[in-house]
Amino acid sequence: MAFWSSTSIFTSKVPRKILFMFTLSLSVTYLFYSLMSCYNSLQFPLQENYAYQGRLVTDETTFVTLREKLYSASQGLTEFTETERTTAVSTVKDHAEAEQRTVEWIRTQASPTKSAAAYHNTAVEKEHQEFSTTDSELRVNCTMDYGEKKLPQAIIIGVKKGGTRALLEALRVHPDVRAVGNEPHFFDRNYEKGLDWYR
Ligand SMILES: Nc1ncnc2c1ncn2[C@@H]1O[C@H](COP(=O)(O)OS(=O)(=O)O)[C@@H](OP(=O)(O)O)[C@H]1O
Repeated sequence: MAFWSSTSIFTSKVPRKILFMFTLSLSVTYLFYSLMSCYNSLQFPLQENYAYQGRLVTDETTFVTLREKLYSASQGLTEFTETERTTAVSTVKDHAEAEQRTVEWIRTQASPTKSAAAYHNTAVEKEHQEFSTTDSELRVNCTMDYGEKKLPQAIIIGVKKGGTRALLEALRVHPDVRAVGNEPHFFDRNYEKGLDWYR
């Protein structure tokens, strides 16, 4: 009875040992998790930013980060070994060749005869000349702060809920693509505002 009394519980030898072991195991566990979190933050500093700095993770920032990552990955080819570089370069070449073959195949499917293809190309070129922005027009629309304001080189057209947003975001990932933040809805909602607004 006396063994479990409030005074003797801290003085008797057995509970003191148990208390010591308990405190020690708690300290060791705490130390272990502290070291683990330190290791993780060193290994994944980017995720750390998002998780702990309260940074607003919007679609925009996510895709911009992804794009930067992809871009730096392609820039970082120089840091690879010779074999890795050769493999990477040949993969890029393979992709380019496959893309070229696909484009040619689509062209031949779309215009089966050579004359039709030539006619198609001439028509496209003419259309391009008519609708593309000239250098003088561009100079008028240049500002020091925002760079050149150009008409788009590609437009995504789609019905509502047709997945246009997904396509836009997927294209935005490419380092050479500069896409608008939100869908501008020029042709269906803002047409009367004119091309100056659209640029
Ligand atoms: N690949 C693929 N497959 C199936 N569904 C897809 C795909 N990409 C986008 N989506 C769905 O398309 C919906 C958004 O389309 P939009 O971006 O055109 O929407 S909007 O009209 O511009 O608001 C949206 O559907 P809801 O979630 O029902 O709104 C997306 O989930």
